[in-house]
Amino acid sequence: MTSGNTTMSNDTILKVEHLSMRFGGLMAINDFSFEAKRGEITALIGPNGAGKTTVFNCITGFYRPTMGMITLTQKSGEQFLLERLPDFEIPKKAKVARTFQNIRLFSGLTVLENLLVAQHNALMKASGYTVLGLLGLPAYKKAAGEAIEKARYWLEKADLIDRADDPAGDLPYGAQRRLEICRAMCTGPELLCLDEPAAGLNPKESLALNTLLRSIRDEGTSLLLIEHDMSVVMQISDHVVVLEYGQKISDGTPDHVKNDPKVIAAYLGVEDEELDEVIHEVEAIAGGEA
Ligand SMILES: Nc1ncnc2c1ncn2[C@@H]1O[C@H](COP(=O)(O)OP(=O)(O)OP(=O)(O)O)[C@@H](O)[C@H]1O
Repeated sequence: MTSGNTTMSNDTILKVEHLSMRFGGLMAINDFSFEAKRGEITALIGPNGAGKTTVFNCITGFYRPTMGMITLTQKSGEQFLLERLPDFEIPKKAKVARTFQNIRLFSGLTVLENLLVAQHNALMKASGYTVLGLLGLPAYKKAAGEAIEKARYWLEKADLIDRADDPAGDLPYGAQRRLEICRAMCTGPELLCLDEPAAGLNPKESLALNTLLRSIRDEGTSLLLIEHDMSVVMQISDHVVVLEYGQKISDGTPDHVKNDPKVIAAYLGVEDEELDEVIHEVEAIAGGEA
């Protein structure tokens, strides 16, 4: 299989096999494998320094893995080996979009302009890459109309439509996070990778984020997220994969993972003899949220 091959479609959108990443003497990721299913929210969790961001950076082309294979299968069945694609082709060809831990909006541009900039490539293609095309081609006018429609659609979904003409930098923090997600959605991804989307959000903003992420999933885009906020992970994920010291220690439903003693020990950093007590606490919290 090579990048761009067409094969039968299946329900696995992302398959990571035997991924390893070495930084000098440090093996940050060591023989890590997992799958993300199409139409699901998959969360990658683990203690600080476990290797989550490194895995994300390998998937999204920021790092070239030391070893391993990362296969993205689109709805059409077309497959891409992400570790072989140049980073700029991962969003364009493989249709994998991402957001970062720190917000990267154009704060001086309006909310709407941020979403139009995200669609710049499609607009330039429609212009035929000429000034005349920009000024007069019907294809460009049509594409420009569609870009505005797409932006409006995602602003409605994210409850940001009333702020469309305000500078992005004026939005509250939680709204900026949702705008970043809208911007990624405007590129038409099949897989959306989110790096700690709930970091720094208050409970109300967290709820709005959950609603947006669920609606993205329900419309057919698969999500992969790194998240430290366990209430977000447990409420919205269909599937959770847990890393510790660059290796997978658990993989399953949120219920399976939250009751897995290895996860509790690793994630909360408790000693073996304290495990029973912690399991009861976790169950009590989960019961309270239900
Ligand atoms: N570019 C790099 N060069 C050297 N070491 C790195 C680099 N990137 C990550 N590491 C190391 O790899 C390990 C995994 O880091 P990574 O950032 O992937 O963990 P993480 O699970 O995302 O952590 P956190 O939850 O704190 O963001 C850490 O020991 C980190 O110091």
